[in-house]
Amino acid sequence: MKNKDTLFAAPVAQMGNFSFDENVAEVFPDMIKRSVPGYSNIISAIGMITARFAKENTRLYDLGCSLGAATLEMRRNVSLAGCEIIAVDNSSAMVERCQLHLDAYKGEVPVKVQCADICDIKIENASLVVLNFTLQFVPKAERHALIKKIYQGLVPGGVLVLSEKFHFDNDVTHNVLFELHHDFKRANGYSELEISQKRSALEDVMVPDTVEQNKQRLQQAGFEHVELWFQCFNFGSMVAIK
Ligand SMILES: C[S@@+](CC[C@H](N)C(=O)[O-])C[C@H]1O[C@@H](n2cnc3c(N)ncnc32)[C@H](O)[C@@H]1O
Ligand SMILES: O=C(O)C(=O)C[C@]1(C(=O)O)C=C[C@@H](O)C=C1
Repeated sequence: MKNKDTLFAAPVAQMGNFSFDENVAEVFPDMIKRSVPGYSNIISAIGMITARFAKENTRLYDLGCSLGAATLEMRRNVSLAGCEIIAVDNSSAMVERCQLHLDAYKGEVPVKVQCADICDIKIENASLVVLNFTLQFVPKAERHALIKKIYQGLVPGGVLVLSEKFHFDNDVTHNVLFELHHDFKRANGYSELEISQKRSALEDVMVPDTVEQNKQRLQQAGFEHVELWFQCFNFGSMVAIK
């Protein structure tokens, strides 16, 4: 198969931190599909949510866009006048390839791809903001300010889609759901070595919160209407409506 993820297949002598570099960008579509249960369902649903929530003369943001899977789905589902999609990622390897993917297909709505830290950008006049498995990589101390900025940048009735890996307070269910995720990876062809090496590479880089912590943060930022709309094992997606 073209661009199969084998990054952790051979023993790594000195495990560094996971980063979204050229090597990861090259295999990313295969990696995320085989690693995140429900990923394709969530991408399709982002299209449906876009069709329902996008408003004329507003912006739609995809924060931590990687190769633009969500961006493309958003663009396929909006043709309203005056809409603009802003796709942001701080990995230049991702942003360069995202631009190529977007150029390969035609769309009615313009897309601006930006290489920037999502904690530093302005969010304005947004009817939809997508954080699809991105917040978990933002330092914990910066998450509240980012969610607050998104809330303030949304128009009334605007929506944030927040997909994350979750941690659970109950040790028993936490362990079961984590093991089921590993079963999912095994079923998708990852070896024990690949699973354990990737887990240590991600340890200090990706720090999941519980569903409740995410809900509380959204509510503290001002969102009144917050719901988990999808969950598969320890991965899920929420909507927060202004
Ligand atoms: C798991 S991937 C997101 C997948 C993508 N949203 C999708 O649906 O295919 C996380 C992405 O977030 C980006 N990222 C992490 N922290 C970021 C930050 N502070 N600013 C911008 N991008 C960030 C990474 O470079 C990476 O491409
Ligand atoms: O938790 C894991 O084992 C993962 O591989 C998850 C995850 C993610 O949720 O973003 C981590 C890094 C890659 O971007 C793809 C998937």
